[in-house]
Amino acid sequence: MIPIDGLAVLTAAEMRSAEQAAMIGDVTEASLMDRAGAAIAQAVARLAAGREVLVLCGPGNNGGDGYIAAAELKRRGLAVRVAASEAPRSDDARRVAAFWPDAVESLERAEPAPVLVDAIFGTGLSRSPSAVVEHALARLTDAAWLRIAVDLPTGIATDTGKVLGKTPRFDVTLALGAVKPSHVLQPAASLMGQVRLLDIGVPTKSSARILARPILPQPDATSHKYNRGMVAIVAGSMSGASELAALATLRAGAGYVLHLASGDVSASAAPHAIVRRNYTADALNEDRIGAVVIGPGLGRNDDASDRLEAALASGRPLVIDGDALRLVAVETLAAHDGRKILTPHGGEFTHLFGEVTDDKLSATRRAAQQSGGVVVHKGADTVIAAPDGRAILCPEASPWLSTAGTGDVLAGAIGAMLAAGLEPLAAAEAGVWLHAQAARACGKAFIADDLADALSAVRG
Ligand SMILES: NC(=O)C1=CN([C@@H]2O[C@H](COP(=O)(O)OP(=O)(O)OC[C@H]3O[C@@H](n4cnc5c(N)ncnc54)[C@H](OP(=O)(O)O)[C@@H]3O)[C@@H](O)[C@H]2O)[C@H](O)CC1
Ligand SMILES: [K+]
Repeated sequence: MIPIDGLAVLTAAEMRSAEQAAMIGDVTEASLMDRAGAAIAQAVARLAAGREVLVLCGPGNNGGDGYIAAAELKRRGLAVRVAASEAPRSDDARRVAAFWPDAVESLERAEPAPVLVDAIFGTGLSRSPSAVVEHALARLTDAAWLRIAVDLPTGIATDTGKVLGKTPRFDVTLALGAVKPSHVLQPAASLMGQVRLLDIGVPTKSSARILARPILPQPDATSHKYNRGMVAIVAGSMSGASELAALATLRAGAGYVLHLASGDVSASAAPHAIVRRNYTADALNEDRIGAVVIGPGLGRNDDASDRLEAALASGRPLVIDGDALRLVAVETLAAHDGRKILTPHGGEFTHLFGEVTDDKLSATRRAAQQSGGVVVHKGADTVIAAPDGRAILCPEASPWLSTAGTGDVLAGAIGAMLAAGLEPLAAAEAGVWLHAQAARACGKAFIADDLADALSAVRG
């Protein structure tokens, strides 16, 4: 059972191609299923810790995995029963169903067991499961002490994060061969519990992967405040949001943060480490600025539009967030040839790029390609995509991030990484990773100020 950080993410079709490519020499579909079944049995045996196991098998190869695992668990001496929704239909499932030496119970009438293993449908699900299957699955998972899904819980579309029927909640999902988009995309991911990979020896390659611990820029003996990363935060009508972004930028490791606002630019405001100056378009032309963050608290008036225009014209690497995403047009972004990272939440994404009609991974990749920037499409399932198609899927860090100001903190953290010299995709990943770690460190009911402060401790 391998933690999924940094692993390749494959769609159902990509997984099928990877399986085909792996079938050379004595590796066949049947031997892959045998490996999958053995790996599942080993994982379930560890998790069940001697408790009785009920394996639910469907008609395809997901069910096939279930039959082999059940036979192996029985061979290991565990109390195991098998219930099926229907007879096996695929050749491989028929072959391995014969390994199960006992009677197969009917799914509708099966009695519950403390450990429930769902091998009804996996990546081959093409429509909602029948009401009979859904009802039995709900009844048996409700009564179980531990719920384990094989590859994917029954009822989940592999590539989109969509839940096609009424899928119950699982405690553990054992991804076979590779992580699939729905292991991270919502709402599916929220039903899976802990997701772990079972390696079945299929080499996987993909331009999409799971968020991983980044290599963060570190200061050394040659460092000074400017080469550590100088970040300009362009403020607007709500300076609380831009102040939060500025604080996060410093806490994420920037050497110098310039907060550019209008009106009362009080030098005595805390934290004193933020350098506060009056906004002028000229201030953005300072050569040492490594990144400009624009959007948190910017407002949407004429002043805000002028500042956005100046930021785009400055030639500095940009983090474009919040209100700036409401003011800018995709065509303007496409015509701008500098480095840029856009950080829309769902509403801002729809405003800029239109409704997501297929899935978040595909839509974010398209948005990155259209805008020419790295897009950080935020949410419980943040997806980061680069114009060249590389993508990073981020499992939910903490539901407590759903509070005002956390987006400003993220924009600041990403700005710090960009100014430190990371390329935009790496800067976005590092910022999202730091933000997630800080959220975990903060526990529950934290506020965005706590989150910004926590960045220092998790910076590593
Ligand atoms: N990752 C790997 O390398 C390996 C994965 N394995 C396992 O194989 C499954 C995928 O197997 P597959 O047979 O393609 O798919 P499923 O078992 O999920 O189900 C397909 C069958 O179910 C039918 N179907 C689909 N949706 C429904 C529905 N709503 N109701 C009833 N029946 C449905 C489908 O037939 P249709 O033509 O009617 O669509 C199929 O008969 C993967 O998840 C892994 O568990 C292998 O072990 C090898 C290695
Ligand atoms: K399943």
